[in-house]
Amino acid sequence: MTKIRISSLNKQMKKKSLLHDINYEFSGGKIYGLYGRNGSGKTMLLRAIAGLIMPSSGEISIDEKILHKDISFPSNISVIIENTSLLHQYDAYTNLKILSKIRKIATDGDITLAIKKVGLDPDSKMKVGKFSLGMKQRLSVAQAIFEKPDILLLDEPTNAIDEEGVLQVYQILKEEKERGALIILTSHHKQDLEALADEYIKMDNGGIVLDSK
Ligand SMILES: Nc1ncnc2c1ncn2[C@@H]1O[C@H](COP(=O)(O)OP(=O)(O)OP(=O)(O)O)[C@@H](O)[C@H]1O
Repeated sequence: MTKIRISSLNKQMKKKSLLHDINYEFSGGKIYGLYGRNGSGKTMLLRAIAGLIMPSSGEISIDEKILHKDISFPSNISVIIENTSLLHQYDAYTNLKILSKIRKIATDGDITLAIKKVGLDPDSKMKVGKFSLGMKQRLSVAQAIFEKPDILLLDEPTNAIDEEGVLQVYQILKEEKERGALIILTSHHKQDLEALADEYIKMDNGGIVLDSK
């Protein structure tokens, strides 16, 4: 099972401390709920784990490999942070098909199944540019899971999705966890995470302030 270990992680930008002395261990087969108010550092922590920002001090290791030292990026990771990379000129199926050609992990069946799971139609020719915000977010979830990643980092993955869709996404994430994926998702509200999270992590001022395992 995948393991992520964060040790004494600090990130400063323009003399401001954005992440402060973070120590935590994450394991596969679990869902971690990261919550806290606006600007508390949730997205920044996900960015650091995804290898998108360089720590000022401390380190992050993934399966004993240190980020930016042993590896540049975690392998087999899916990340949904803010604007995801959907291609607006193509339909849902084509979006995933193009990505599948890069890593050659997923089959056409995996693509169709992932699109169906999020409640979209894999046969629809509607361009993603015409999708509502919620439909785009649903497709982002399909994009995140269709290659069966070991690590899923999701920044507020359901904030634009309707009630029925949110339940579908919860179900998908439970299945991903059962498969052994390590899932970290953020929300402003702890209650949003109660249906899903095995562990809650509260952030404030760039640090972890409460750890209720
Ligand atoms: N590129 C940057 N340079 C400097 N400071 C930044 C940069 N990006 C974000 N910040 C600051 O880092 C802090 C943490 O931001 P972050 O986006 O991680 O918060 P968050 O907990 O995800 O908030 P929200 O709930 O609003 O999404 C904020 O104070 C923000 O202003």
